[in-house]
Amino acid sequence: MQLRIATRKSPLALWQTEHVADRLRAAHPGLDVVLVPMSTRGDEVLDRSLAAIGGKGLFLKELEIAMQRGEADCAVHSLKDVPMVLEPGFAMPAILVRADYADAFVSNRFENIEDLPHGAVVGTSSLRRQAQLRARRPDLDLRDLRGNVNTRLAKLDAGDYDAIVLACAGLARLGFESRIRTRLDAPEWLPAPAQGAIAIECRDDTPETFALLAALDDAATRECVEAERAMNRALHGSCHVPVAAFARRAGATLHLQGLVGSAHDGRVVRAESTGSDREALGLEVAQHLLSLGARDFIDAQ
Ligand SMILES: NCc1[nH]cc(CCC(=O)O)c1CC(=O)O
Repeated sequence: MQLRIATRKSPLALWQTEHVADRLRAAHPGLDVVLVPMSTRGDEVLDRSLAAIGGKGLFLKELEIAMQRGEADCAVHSLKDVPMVLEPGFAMPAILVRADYADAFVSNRFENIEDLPHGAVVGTSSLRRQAQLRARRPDLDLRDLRGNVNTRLAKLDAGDYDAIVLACAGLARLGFESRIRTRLDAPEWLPAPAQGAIAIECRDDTPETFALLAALDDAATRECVEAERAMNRALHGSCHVPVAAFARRAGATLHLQGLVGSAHDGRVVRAESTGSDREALGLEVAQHLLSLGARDFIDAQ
């Protein structure tokens, strides 16, 4: 059997898909795995923030069309870029073991956010990162930064920014771990829901493919990221709204931390709880955030 994996063409997407292909070949000796690279609208429109052009689904649409047309059997995504509800007709048979979930402070001149001079220029297009930066340092000059990881590092090195914020996992996977000056870690700083996790999507009418892919599923990762995604879904979060979440196992239960903020003025509300049911825990933390006024931020975006 041949398994065709649809993938975006960015260096990070190709790394992640080759990683999945290697894991599948190891799990199923003799399986012929090939990549089907393609471009997506999310990769092509770089002059505006994702929020301005319609959100996360822009990184999936073309890959899902290829699966619907029978041109690919599955697709590999960064789970943080996957909408909270999959399109009808699709399933997610595997979420791989999570890599580093944290964000990274990257700079050639400063060690961390606190070291930045007044009014320093910091690059990120993520409203979630902007909200947390503004909450800590309302004086900073926050500017959009689009493009793949390599492009963003090049813009920093060209002197366009004093610092940039991006995901540790993306940097580490591409061999740029040494560029990380400070890990921005929980609880002071929360990542995007499911940041650091790689997901595999396939059609929901291909049980043989589903079973092959499910061999790579990591239950512990799935439990945490599904709590984070359940919270975001309950908030009706989208890339228009700065929502951050992080769940970790605490003994027999899950501990979920959540945040909703405003990229405009840096106001943030936080909530956390523990529980054993990922969906109920996500809903509980979302409802607590809403009771603290998160709806104001969500409607204001
Ligand atoms: N669309 C950006 C994106 N999607 C996933 C990652 C990082 C890798 C991951 O979360 O698994 C990144 C780069 C970044 O946020 O710096």
